[in-house]
Amino acid sequence: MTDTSAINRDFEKYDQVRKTHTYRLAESETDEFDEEYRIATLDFGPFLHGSSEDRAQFAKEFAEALQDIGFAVLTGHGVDPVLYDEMHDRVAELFTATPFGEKMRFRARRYGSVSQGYFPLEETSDIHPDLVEGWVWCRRAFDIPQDRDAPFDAEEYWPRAEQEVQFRRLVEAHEPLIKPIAQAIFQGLGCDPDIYDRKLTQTNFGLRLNYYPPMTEEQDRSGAGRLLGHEDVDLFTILPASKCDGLQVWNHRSSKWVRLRAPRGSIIINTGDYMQRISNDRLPSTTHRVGKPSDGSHLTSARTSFPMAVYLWENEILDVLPGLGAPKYDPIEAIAFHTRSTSKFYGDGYAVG
Ligand SMILES: O=C(O)CCC(=O)C(=O)O
Ligand SMILES: [Fe+2]
Repeated sequence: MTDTSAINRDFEKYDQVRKTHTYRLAESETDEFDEEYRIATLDFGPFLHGSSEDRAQFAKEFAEALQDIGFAVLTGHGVDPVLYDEMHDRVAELFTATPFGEKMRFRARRYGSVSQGYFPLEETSDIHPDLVEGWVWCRRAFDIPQDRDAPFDAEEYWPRAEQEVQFRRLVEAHEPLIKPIAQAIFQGLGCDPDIYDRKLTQTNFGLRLNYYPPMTEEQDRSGAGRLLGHEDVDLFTILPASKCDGLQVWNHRSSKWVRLRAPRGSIIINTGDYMQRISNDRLPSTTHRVGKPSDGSHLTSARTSFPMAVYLWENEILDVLPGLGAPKYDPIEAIAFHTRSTSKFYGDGYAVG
């Protein structure tokens, strides 16, 4: 485990897309904040239900926002905000009511590309001691349509079978948004909107639950952040707005951090490494992290979040999309791309292929 002054450049050999900026993994006194930048908030309704002109207009604005900073906030997506309120409570309950020994029975290990299972406090990655507990499940851990070698058995993945039912609601609410989000991005880039429809049918994903416990005074002084600066490895992430602020996004233009505050019920979309690769660097895989909330509530309150990272199945090929210029990258199998990138967090032995 490295210290709290480590920088991203210490780990650049793992990157499978071009990243040229330098940042400290943890928050630092010397960090600068960009108070002016406003991350776009867009109504997804016109794309989901509107005319072809509405769709084109949304796609243009969405792709512009993502090209600018890699993040956008969506309203009008149709998911009931009450579901998100309930999920905040379910996440807190899962982490606080499950005994530690029971959590450790599900300690994260590689399933295909995804490191799935429980991550104890300070062990989200090998490279930085973050003050978060995490739990990840990929598609295999849910009783939803997919090709399987053996019948579904919830006990393989969950402390209690009813937890699969609870969190499946979130996955089922988000799955219908995956193709429209991808279609809007591709249309906005001037590509065939449906180019990934087959690959995204019953695609793999990682639902990650984050539980950031209240910090002790000592943790507060230690310099450790809630979640280190990182880029998501995926195509894009669907992140429902958290009840507690703290999410910070790197602005490549100003080399400053932007505090992202999204309204209740909205979802934050950010592009990841897979998308930067296939878009030939048109869309950035943007650095983000979770720091202390501005109201100081980290000393008394927990924070929860539940991002869903959209992946491709292991054997799909990531290839630069046609029409986006001379490819800067060779085609690569998703599992090699994914595990080489994330061996930054899980150790060199994680990489496959
Ligand atoms: O907790 C958050 O708001 C963001 C979490 C995140 O970036 C992640 O889990 O990859
Ligand atoms: Fe992330």
